[in-house]
Amino acid sequence: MERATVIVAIDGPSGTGKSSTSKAVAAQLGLSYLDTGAQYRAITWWMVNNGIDIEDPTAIAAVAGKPDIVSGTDPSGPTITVDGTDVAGPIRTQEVTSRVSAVSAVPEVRARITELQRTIAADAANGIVVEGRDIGTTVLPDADLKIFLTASPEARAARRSGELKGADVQATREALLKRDAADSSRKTSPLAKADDAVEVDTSDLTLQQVIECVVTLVEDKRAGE
Ligand SMILES: Nc1ncnc2c1ncn2[C@@H]1O[C@H](COP(=O)(O)OP(=O)(O)O)[C@@H](O)[C@H]1O
Ligand SMILES: Nc1ccn([C@@H]2O[C@H](COP(=O)(O)OP(=O)(O)O)[C@@H](O)[C@H]2O)c(=O)n1
Repeated sequence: MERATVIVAIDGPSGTGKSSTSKAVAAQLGLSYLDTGAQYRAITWWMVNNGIDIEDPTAIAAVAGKPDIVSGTDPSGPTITVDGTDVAGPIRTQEVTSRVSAVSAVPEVRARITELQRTIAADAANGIVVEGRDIGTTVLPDADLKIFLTASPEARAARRSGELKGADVQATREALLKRDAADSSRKTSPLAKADDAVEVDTSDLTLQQVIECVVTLVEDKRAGE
């Protein structure tokens, strides 16, 4: 039987499991996958690379339309390029991570990236899992299913410092909380749970349990519950 497309929005702070969960759910259900954080990281990478003053929102706004950002949405091998250059590695550096909140707070940047995200979601033939900070509230308010992932700062810091090969857990925790505060307090589409999102606290769940929980929620939706 032909299945209708399904749009899933997964939001939450850093280290709650958005990327790993979204990728696995999309792969399991045959959906596309979009990492919107990678897009904000990519535009930040371009700003840094082009010597734009990150402290100057007017300077950022003036060039927000310049970089050509392309996302590959296959969950088994997502890609991200800027003006044809593969930036999957460079967008994860500390330099970009520490600047991304400032760049993504600029309204012109958000307008540009939001438009890209809506086009990608509309073009996904089987549906898509889109993960970020403002997907359920702003980018795709009509998503079929909205999930808001949370976890304790301790769990998130332990996960992230594990990834960064033994980085100091305390310093990682401070950096995460600082970025959460910036992302939650900005004026334009801050990090927030949509009123109709299902909140899942992943602190004491394994990744596999979170994936199963979200897959079940999608299947219930598809079954018309
Ligand atoms: N429920 C979980 N339990 C333990 N580790 C997890 C869990 N979910 C994700 N992780 C791990 O935590 C790290 C951050 O996950 P990620 O999916 O990148 O989070 P986010 O996209 O929200 O920043 C990854 O190394 C991932 O494997
Ligand atoms: N929808 C989104 C996604 C990310 N972002 C910004 O991009 C940054 C990086 O997002 P990310 O998802 O890659 O962050 P991590 O979970 O990898 O730490 C966030 O801290 C936000 O500043 C945003 O503003 N809106």
